[in-house]
This record gives sequence, structure tokens and C-alpha cells, in this order.
Amino acid sequence: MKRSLGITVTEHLLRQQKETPAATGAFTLLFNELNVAAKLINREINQAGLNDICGYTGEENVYGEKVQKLDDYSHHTLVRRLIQAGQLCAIASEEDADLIEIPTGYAMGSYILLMDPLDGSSNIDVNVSVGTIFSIRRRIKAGGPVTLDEVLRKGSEQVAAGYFIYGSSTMLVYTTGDGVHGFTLHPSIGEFLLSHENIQIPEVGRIYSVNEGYYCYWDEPVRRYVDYLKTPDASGNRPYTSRYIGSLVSDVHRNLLKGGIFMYPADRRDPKKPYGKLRLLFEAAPMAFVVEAAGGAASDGTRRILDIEPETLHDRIPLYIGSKENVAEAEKFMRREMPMGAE
Ligand SMILES: O=P(O)(O)OC[C@H]1O[C@](O)(COP(=O)(O)O)[C@@H](O)[C@@H]1O
Ligand SMILES: [Mg+2]
Ligand SMILES: [Mg+2]
Repeated sequence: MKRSLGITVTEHLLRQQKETPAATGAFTLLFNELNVAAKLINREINQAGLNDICGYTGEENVYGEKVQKLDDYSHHTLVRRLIQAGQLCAIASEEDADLIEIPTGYAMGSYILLMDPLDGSSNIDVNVSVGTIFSIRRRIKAGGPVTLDEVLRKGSEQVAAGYFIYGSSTMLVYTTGDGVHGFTLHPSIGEFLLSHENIQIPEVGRIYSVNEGYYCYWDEPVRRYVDYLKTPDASGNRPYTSRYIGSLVSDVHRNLLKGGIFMYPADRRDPKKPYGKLRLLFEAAPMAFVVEAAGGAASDGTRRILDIEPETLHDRIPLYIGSKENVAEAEKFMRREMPMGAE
């Protein structure tokens, strides 16, 4: 196990490439550019407050959210670097209403990148960890402009997914579906080095993570489940510990290492957003791909996230993600299968 720690991402990818006869090196090139973009974003985040990266651009995105300067910087940095990589045929971003085509004059590849350029925007100005989420798919058509049906596919069809977390240390966590690996950015070398090989999420955890400020807007099954987590039981397993950072990447990353469940349920705050806040293609599906590859689970309360076919690029979805036993228990409540008095 300890033999690989400290190798670079490129070395790690090349080792995987050797084990994949059909590999062409395109994925490794794409990934390298992703890392370069993340390092540029990391540099801006580390200087937040000294540079002009805090605050709003004055624009609103397709979700009606005010766009932060760092959302915008991260979006454009990723688009610029990844187009240059020459391995993509299209990009979809949380910060763009439409599919981004590869401009003429740039090499086209067969991969499609979907991304949440900056996750945890409400934490940017207050020095709390934020992230970048990415999802990589292979196109299904042989050529020509990419059409939406090539992008609106189940999460189980991703070829890779992961995230960068810009926190006390800067990390990359990714999977190609077989094993989840974490790399830490070595500040002086400037390289992501393997630090967490083959991450396995505990089968069950005693951490729950949800914004309880929305309790009054939740449906009864969600309230019952959260009440249950906070009610002491005879075996001393409950109450659980509550942790909520408010950055999806950071909350899921913590649970990936310690076990537990993160949830962003649907709520009745805004009739225009009946399915909660999180985005299926840019947030739920890539995080589900990582957590499942680490032995965990991800659900919308009743369905496996990776089995859900998106209807639009910007679908929202309720999310229950983390340790297998915790997600299974949450689903029992959402399906109203938990007997009354189970609390
Ligand atoms: O403030 P709330 O409603 O708890 O929402 C927090 C959630 O919203 C998000 O910030 C949404 O992501 P973006 O920052 O990419 O818009 C998640 O990271 C986080 O889990
Ligand atoms: Mg996000
Ligand atoms: Mg975002």
C-alpha cells in the first residue's frame, strides 16, 4: 500500500494508462491541464483579500445566483486551459447557460468536460474551504458539433470525476471508477503528490451534515430523519455529531474520510426550486461517482443518483450522499418505511 505514496498525478495516470491497452494518452493530457487550471485558481484563493478576487461581478448566472468574481475567474481559467489541451469536444459549466463549443482553430478531442468551477461560493470571502468539481465523459457520436443528448446522460456513464479542494491544504481527489485517490499539492514543489491511496469510506459514520436552518421548509420524512439522528438511543450510537461547512466539496470530503452522511434535501422555500439547490450534472453526479467508487452511496432519497437521466443541463436534485448504511437508512425514512417511533 505505502509503495506509491508521493508519486505525481501524471505518474499515477501513466501507470493506469499502462494497464489500459486502448489508452492513447489523451486522458492524461486533459488531466494535466485540469491540474494547471486548479493551481492557477488555488493561487488566487491563497491571496484572496490581497488581490481583487473577492466580491461580485454584478452578473447573475442561469440559476439567478449572483456570480462571484472567483466563480468567474475559475470558469474562464478552466475553459481557456482545457480548450488548449485539444482533448475536448465540448464543455458544460455551472456558470454558463449553454454548452461551450470548442472554437475553430483548436484541436477537437472525444471527451466532454462538465464542471462546477467554484463550489462553496458563499465561503469565498470568509476563508473557508471551497472547491472545483469536474466530470469527464466520452462523446457518443463519431464527430460533428456536440449535441445536448450526448451530455444529458446518466452519471454511471462518466469515465472519470473528482474535485479539487482549496482548504488548509490543496488536494485533488479523483476516480476513473476503479479506486479513489487523493493527491496533496506540495507548496514548494508545486506538484500534486499521492497522499491518500485507494480511499475507502467507512460503511457507517456518526456525522450528519445538513443546513438545519431550512428545517421548517422540509417535508415530514426529512424532518423525521434529522430528528432521529439527534435522538439518543439505548446503544449510545445516537445522537450523531453535526458538521456543516456549506461547501459541498468540503462536507463530502470530510465524510469520505470519516464516514457519515451529507444531505441537501428538497425544500419548499422557493416553488421554482422544488428539488433543492444542488445541480445533478455539475455537483451530484460527479460526487456520487467518487463516493460510490470509495464504497459509499448517493441517492436523491429514493433513486440512485448515478441512474438518473437528466432532462436539462441545469437540473437540480435532492442529495443524500456518504456511507452506505447511512444513505440506506435515510432512504428508508424518505420512502416512509421506518416504523413510527423508530426515533
Ligand atoms: O447555503 P446553503 O443553502 O446551505 O447551500 C450550501 C451549498 O451550496 C453550494 O455552495 C452550491 O454550490 P456553488 O457554490 O457552486 O453554487 C454548495 O457547495 C453547498 O453545499
Ligand atoms: Mg457547487
Ligand atoms: Mg459553483
